[in-house]
Amino acid sequence: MGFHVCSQALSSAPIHHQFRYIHSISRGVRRAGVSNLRAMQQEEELKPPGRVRVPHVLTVAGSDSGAGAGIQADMKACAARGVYCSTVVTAVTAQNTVGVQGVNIVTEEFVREQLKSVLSDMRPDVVKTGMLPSPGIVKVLCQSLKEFQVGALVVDPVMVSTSGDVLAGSSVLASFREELLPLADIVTPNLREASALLGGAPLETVADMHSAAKSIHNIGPRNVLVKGGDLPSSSDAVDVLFDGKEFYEFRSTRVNTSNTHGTGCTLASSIAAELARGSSVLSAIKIAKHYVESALDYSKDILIGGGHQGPFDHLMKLKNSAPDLCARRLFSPNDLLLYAVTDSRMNKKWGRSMRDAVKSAIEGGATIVQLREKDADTRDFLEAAKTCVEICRSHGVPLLINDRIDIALACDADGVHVGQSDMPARVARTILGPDKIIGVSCKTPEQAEKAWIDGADYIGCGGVYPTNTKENNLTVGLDGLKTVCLESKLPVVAIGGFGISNVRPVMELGVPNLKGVAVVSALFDRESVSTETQNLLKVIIGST
Ligand SMILES: Nc1ncnc2c1ncn2[C@@H]1O[C@H](COP(=O)(O)OP(=O)(O)O)[C@@H](O)[C@H]1O
Ligand SMILES: Cc1ncc(COP(=O)(O)O)c(N)n1
Ligand SMILES: [Mg+2]
Repeated sequence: MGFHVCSQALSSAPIHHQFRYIHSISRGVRRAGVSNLRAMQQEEELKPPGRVRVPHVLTVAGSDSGAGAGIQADMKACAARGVYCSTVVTAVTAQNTVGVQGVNIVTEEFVREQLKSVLSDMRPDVVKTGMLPSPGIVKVLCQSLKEFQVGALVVDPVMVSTSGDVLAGSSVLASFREELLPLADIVTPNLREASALLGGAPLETVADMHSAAKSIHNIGPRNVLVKGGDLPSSSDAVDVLFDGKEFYEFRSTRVNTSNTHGTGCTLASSIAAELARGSSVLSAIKIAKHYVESALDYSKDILIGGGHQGPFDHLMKLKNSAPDLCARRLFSPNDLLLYAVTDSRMNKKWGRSMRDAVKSAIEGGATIVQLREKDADTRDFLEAAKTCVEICRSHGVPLLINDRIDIALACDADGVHVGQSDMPARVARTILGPDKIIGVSCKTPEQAEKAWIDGADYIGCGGVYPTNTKENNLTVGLDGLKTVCLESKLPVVAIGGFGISNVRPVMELGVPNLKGVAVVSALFDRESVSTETQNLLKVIIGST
């Protein structure tokens, strides 16, 4: 995103200004700023030891049943930015991707009650406003803001939805101009709202946005950001800020998508969230705009609803679980049946790449693959792992990475396998989230119990037979394997020294938890990986 300052270079804000923005913008709502500061200091002193205060935005806005805009967008935007968001609902709308089908305005008395509940107890750092459907509600809000001082006020003067439906009629215009805007630290009108605030002249160019920002500034807000998402002639998405002295243009690439429902609400809440975290106004806008651009870009091809204006994904996660986009499926213990573990030294010995090794194992029928690379450079490993993920995914075979959580995340592997001295499974689970597969090497029932408690999906038990792929590795034997399997709450894959000649007794142990065997040398220290895999699979299936 380009961020350029029109007239003069930005001098960096003083440290105290950046540190706690809300203490230094004492105007409007915070006219009585000194007592506000004292109250905050007192509050800080009263804070119980060991507890931390978290940044907090209160949004005063309307509910959107489609959850793309309004209160729902505000909460998601704040959550995505790591800021707590409380809510005062001013109206409930029946709304979807086609338009607004109905509006039910909350009574002034009940808006007042909600404001009192939140402001008197929870002390938000910043208040952000969205849909304020009646002059009476604007009045109640302004009274509450004067009664309970807050650090900053962000006003998104919502009037018309992107679909063209009226959310606040012209009757609120006078209240905006006379009561609310003079209290605002920043107001964020879109083109139509800027035009309405100024009596109706259309805005068609960036130059028009500059003069509109200046005129709206005369109404009283400290900063005016005129948003150009709907500027017809512009290939960039340009927003213009006027702070009373300078103009600033914030530009980002215009994302080619119809999923733009709620961009305005999201931008304003993200600005509020950054202010609550202590940013200056300029940094807050820059971060918020970059965030909106990223979320739009991530969501450009998602499909929710049949109308013209779809919502976007504030948390940038929805595609993880979209079956159309990835062939990844939930882990099943049956995946462990023939578990191929690659070995860099063997690949080198036989002159094959990791990719070719994995491809052949899958062709031979391997049901899950683990990349175990102890020597490769991180960069080479990552590149090879990405290719292997593609191959595995196209065959519906899960791919795990041994030990390297960073590589697993970077190549979007299906999970990791960790040993007893690697990253603890509990930490791996926190880092990787609930959807990735985690396996843990265990030799004892105690270790198996710990793996279960830590949130692993399966355990690998071994070495069952002696092997030359691991030095000084204690073998547990068939008895040790059986003991662990009987105690384990997780499915078990046996590992260590398996080949065609000795796999049958393992499969015939007859313990339900034992779901398969993991093999290294018997597949990869051979001339033809696919043939060996095929032959081994026949024996395994024959004995189950
Ligand atoms: N297609 C797009 N690509 C990138 N940014 C966009 C796009 N549409 C809107 N924006 C940005 O989203 C924010 C909200 O702008 P806008 O859509 O004009 O407001 P509103 O939703 O209130 O009508 C602005 O920062 C704008 O530049
Ligand atoms: C309840 C509510 N509040 C605000 C908007 C503005 O949405 P947009 O950002 O798409 O203009 C909306 N459509 N609904
Ligand atoms: Mg919009």
